[in-house]
Amino acid sequence: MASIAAAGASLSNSCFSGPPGSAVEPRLQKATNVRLQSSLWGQNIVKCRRSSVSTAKCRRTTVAVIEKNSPDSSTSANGSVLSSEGTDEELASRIASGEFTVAAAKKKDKFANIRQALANGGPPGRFLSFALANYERRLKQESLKKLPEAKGDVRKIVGQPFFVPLFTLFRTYGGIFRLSFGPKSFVIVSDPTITKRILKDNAKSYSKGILAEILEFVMGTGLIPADGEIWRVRRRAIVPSLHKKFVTAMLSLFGDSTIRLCDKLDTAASNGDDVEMEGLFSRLTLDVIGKAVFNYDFDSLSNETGIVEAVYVTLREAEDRSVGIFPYWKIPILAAIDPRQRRVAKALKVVNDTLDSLIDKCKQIVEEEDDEFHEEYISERDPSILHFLLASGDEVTSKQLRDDLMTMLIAGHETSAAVLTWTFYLLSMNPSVTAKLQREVDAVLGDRAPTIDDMKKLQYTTNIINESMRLYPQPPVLIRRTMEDDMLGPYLVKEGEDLFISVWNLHRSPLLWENADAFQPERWDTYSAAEASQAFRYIPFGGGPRKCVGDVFATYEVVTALAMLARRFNFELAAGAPPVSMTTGATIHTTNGLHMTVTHRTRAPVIPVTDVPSLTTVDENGVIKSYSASDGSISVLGPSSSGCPASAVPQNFSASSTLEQS
Ligand code: HEM
Repeated sequence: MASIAAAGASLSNSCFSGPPGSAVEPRLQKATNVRLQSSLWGQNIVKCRRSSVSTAKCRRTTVAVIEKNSPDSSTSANGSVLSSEGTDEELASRIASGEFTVAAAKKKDKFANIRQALANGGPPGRFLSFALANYERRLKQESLKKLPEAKGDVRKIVGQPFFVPLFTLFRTYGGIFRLSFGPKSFVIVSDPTITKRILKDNAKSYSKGILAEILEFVMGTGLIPADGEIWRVRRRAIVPSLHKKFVTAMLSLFGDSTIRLCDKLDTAASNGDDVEMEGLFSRLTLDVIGKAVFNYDFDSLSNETGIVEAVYVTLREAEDRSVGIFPYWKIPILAAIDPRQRRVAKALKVVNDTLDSLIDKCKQIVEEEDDEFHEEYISERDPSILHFLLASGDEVTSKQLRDDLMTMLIAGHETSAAVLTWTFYLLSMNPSVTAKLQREVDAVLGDRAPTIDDMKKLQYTTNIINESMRLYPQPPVLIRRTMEDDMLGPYLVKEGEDLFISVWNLHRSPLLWENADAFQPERWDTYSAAEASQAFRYIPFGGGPRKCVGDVFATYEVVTALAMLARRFNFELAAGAPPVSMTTGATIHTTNGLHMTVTHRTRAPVIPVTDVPSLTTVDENGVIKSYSASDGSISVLGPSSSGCPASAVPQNFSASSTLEQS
């Protein structure tokens, strides 16, 4: 109890601040000092509320603005998709009208007039005024312990990605507040210090709560939903399987799978067909995770039926249940009569049967082989996680093993696909970032697939992925339930409360990030992702004991795909395609897909007809001369380094377009 109180006391001074150099991006510290000092809990809430109205208005940017935006402009660059236009404005005005109430704020100056009157009434009056002020102070301390509370109409949150209005409410109510819909309420956390307490320092007091209930039908007691002893035992068994040698071996899988995608894009580019990249990324990462986890080739880039279809039906259902308001699946009669539920049950059976047979087959192989098991064991014939687990002598039931495989299939599939999708979207809005990426990839890789040594060299490519996961975290919220009372900041949060940690809010908080909404991969040149993760202001893979087990695997996977695709193709948003907007699932999806035009980078550069080319020549003495066709002037640029005489190069061929041709 004492330690909880002490933690609460230290947290109450911090809110967004924290010690210098911890939670706040170093160069931000000075700029945000004033704001950071004013804690967002308690009495400052009123201030925040006022400012948030204008903030919300200023922030009216949507993904639908893509078409209006010029590439690389600061509003578009960021792919700033805080909300859909009308909704944000409406929410802001509802906040302004006081529909969302804060008990603490309301009580604030209840006695001010009486106190003033008493103070004018001579010494006895002044004494009474002093006593009243003390009473008021006590009241305020009491009210500080009560979480700021936002009450809302659930219909306002339905129909748009739910994490979007949470951002506006965060700017109003601060790093922790309660959001109530009728009898149901959630605690919303957007503060790094409180996040650290929940995910790391006091992780044992939190379970996966509703997430476990929702995912039970597909993941059973797999690692993501599991809690307590089951989680401890399974985590201890699974983490060693993703050892360094395994991840290194996976690089060739990432490369081979990306080549298959390249082949598909080659055809589209040659035919001039647009492609829907979100669907293709989903298939790429399904193929990768199937091979990596249980050595199964879905070959989903060319195969759409059977097991692949069953996997997608199951995944969609898991996503729909994650965001559904009404738990329709709990009604037994529906499972029997609802065609959709019957389809899901049938698909789940196909997937489960496939996994069971893969487990049986692998068991047989492991029994027959006499490889010696060691820490970095990897079977050349089958380097999968399943093979490692069985060879390790992991004493586990087939059902638990299936739950774990299914969990990894889902955890490692849509997440990586979503990261690639939003990365390509952001790049399409930022041609200068794309050009820099292509320069790095050309220099480091050329036309080969990356090796483990290349991973360190692909620094800018990795920065792009880090920045993409900051702006579009997958998933955008983490779900927890308190298993016992806990102090979060100055607030007592009771056992059984459902909490949403908004990764979206943490990653886009203007109090924590300079140009929070801007897509700036360069920010990671000087500030490492590891450092930011330690401060719990950047948690794309979660944090604490339940941090993602596949973080390195996934980073290498998406870096490989990005590097190889950017080397070979140019991508642009397809003309006339629907605007890109967000939809919530377990990860952030696009509403209508990411339609892109793909062209080979090796195509001849297009010379604009309006631009009259100049000509550069090297004469017989090796002197370079430039002739301007527009004004006829000639300038001598210096001796040729090659000494190659009498060549002519149109000036429009810049260094980069020369590279394109090579
Ligand atoms: C870019 C891709 C990925 C992202 C963004 C991501 C993100 C996350 C996050 C945020 C968590 C923490 C969830 C929480 O605390 O509630 C998590 C957990 C997990 N992830 Fe990933 N993940 C990715 C790829 C993968 C891959 C490839 C695998 C498997 C090879 C994987 C397996 C898992 C598992 C098993 C857990 C649960 C760990 C536990 O509870 O002990 N993830 N992931």
